[in-house]
Amino acid sequence: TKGITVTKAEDLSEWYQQVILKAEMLEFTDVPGCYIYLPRSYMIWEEIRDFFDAKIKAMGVENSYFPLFITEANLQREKDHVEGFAAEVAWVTEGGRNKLEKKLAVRPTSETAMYSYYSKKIRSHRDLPLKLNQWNNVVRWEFKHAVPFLRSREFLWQEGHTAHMTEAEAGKEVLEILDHYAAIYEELLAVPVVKGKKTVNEQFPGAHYTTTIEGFIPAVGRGIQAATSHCLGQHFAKMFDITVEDPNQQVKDGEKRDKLHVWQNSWGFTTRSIGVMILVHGDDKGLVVPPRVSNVQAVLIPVGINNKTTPEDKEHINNEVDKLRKTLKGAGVRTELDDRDGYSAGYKFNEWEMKGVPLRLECGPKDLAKESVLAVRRDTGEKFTIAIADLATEVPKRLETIQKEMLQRASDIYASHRKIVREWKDFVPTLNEKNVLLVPHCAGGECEDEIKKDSAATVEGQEVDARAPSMGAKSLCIPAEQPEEIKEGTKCINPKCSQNAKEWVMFGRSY
Ligand SMILES: O=C1CCCN[C@@H]1CCCn1cnc2cc(F)c(F)cc2c1=O
Ligand SMILES: [Mg+2]
Repeated sequence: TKGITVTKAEDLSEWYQQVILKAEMLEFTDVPGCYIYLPRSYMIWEEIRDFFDAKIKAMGVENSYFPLFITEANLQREKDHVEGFAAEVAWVTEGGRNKLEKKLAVRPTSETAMYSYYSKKIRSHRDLPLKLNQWNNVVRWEFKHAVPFLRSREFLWQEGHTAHMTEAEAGKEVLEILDHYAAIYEELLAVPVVKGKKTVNEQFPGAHYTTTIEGFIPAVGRGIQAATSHCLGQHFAKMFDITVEDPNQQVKDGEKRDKLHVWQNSWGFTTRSIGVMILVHGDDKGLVVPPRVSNVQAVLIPVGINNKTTPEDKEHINNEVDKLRKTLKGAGVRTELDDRDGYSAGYKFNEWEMKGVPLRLECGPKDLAKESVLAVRRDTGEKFTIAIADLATEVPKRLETIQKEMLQRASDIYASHRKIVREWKDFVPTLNEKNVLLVPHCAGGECEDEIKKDSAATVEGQEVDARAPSMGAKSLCIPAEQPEEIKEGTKCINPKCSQNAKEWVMFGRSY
């Protein structure tokens, strides 16, 4: 069958797999956890890349490329927490017919590939700030069930790695990057995100602190980490000996200056974002792509042509519709004309709806007679006519409206599923209603672990999607926007915890 055989609400993972295949976003391969990014999804990555690359270039970041392979010795230099990731590292052990003397890691991230160069390059404060980025692929041999775009063994990302003289300068950049990440989701993908900081439990162990943007998948009420921007502090500078001579130190001639460790950031954004967009906007007819990132923004479909239509009339319609296509292209609208023979209009409607094209423009003899086309919005199904004379101005306007309203709707849904919970008795029941929670928390790591354990239990009588084993809620972030002042003496939400609450923390089940 051409259509999707399950509804999004009844079986999200089956729905998701069918949508990405039938909308020609991605294809499976015989390499487990590795996929083909087809033009409809790869073009989204290109739009993201163009948008973000301009932003970081304006910040003085330069693109570079480091090797795909990392020696074991080099990877081990980050040993204090690489062992936590050891299970994810993919190794090359043979070259051609020869066993390698020393196996090589396929980069899972490039800190260790880059920072020995940083150590060599950075000598004086005049070498700072150093800001390099890579657009590349990385491999993480995750054992958890692979999910296309969301969790694959190889994925595309950008990884920015900067070195600064001071913590303040580094901290400023961390937040600037996070703002650009949020803008990618909100301005391009029409996906709302919550900005915040990871708790100590959830942050990258090699970081001084981790800032994050958190998405939300309404269909299952789960949070999803959307991108991260870390301040690494001086941890890596100490590991890799990245220092500058103290420019402010008063020294006598010939006296050695003290060495100061630099302050570093690293920030990454991945193709997981495409999966988030699919999950947030898709519906039971298939993909719904925001116009900003849709390879086809408007599809023109000739209608009213049947076996009674004379060849002249058919010719006339196709000529007229091709003129409309040219008009729209001239107006900068990415337009497709589907004048294929042998497919009914209805068949074509379903196909382009599956592919998520934001606007369908139907045009037949009656429309031409009225000098108008019938427009249909993919996101709402709303139908309206557009005068052919207004096409070049009206269609771009409508596409902007679609873009804005897709974000607004998704933002309203996310906001309505972010529930403030003040008492433990409400924690699991509210969680089980497909919400993420804002709770007063003590910020203690063990307390978080306890909450994760105690919230895995299902509450009697609350139907929880049997397929999704009711995993516990983990902390997603400490939202930058706190809902209200924590009143003096407010207790931590966890009844087993005797500490006072320090801040509002967003908890939820997550990907
Ligand atoms: O998350 C980012 C943004 C882009 C640059 N890297 C940082 C931290 C990455 C944290 N991380 C994440 N995953 C890893 C997986 C591994 F197999 C491994 F050896 C190391 C890591 C690892 O360091
Ligand atoms: Mg990981």
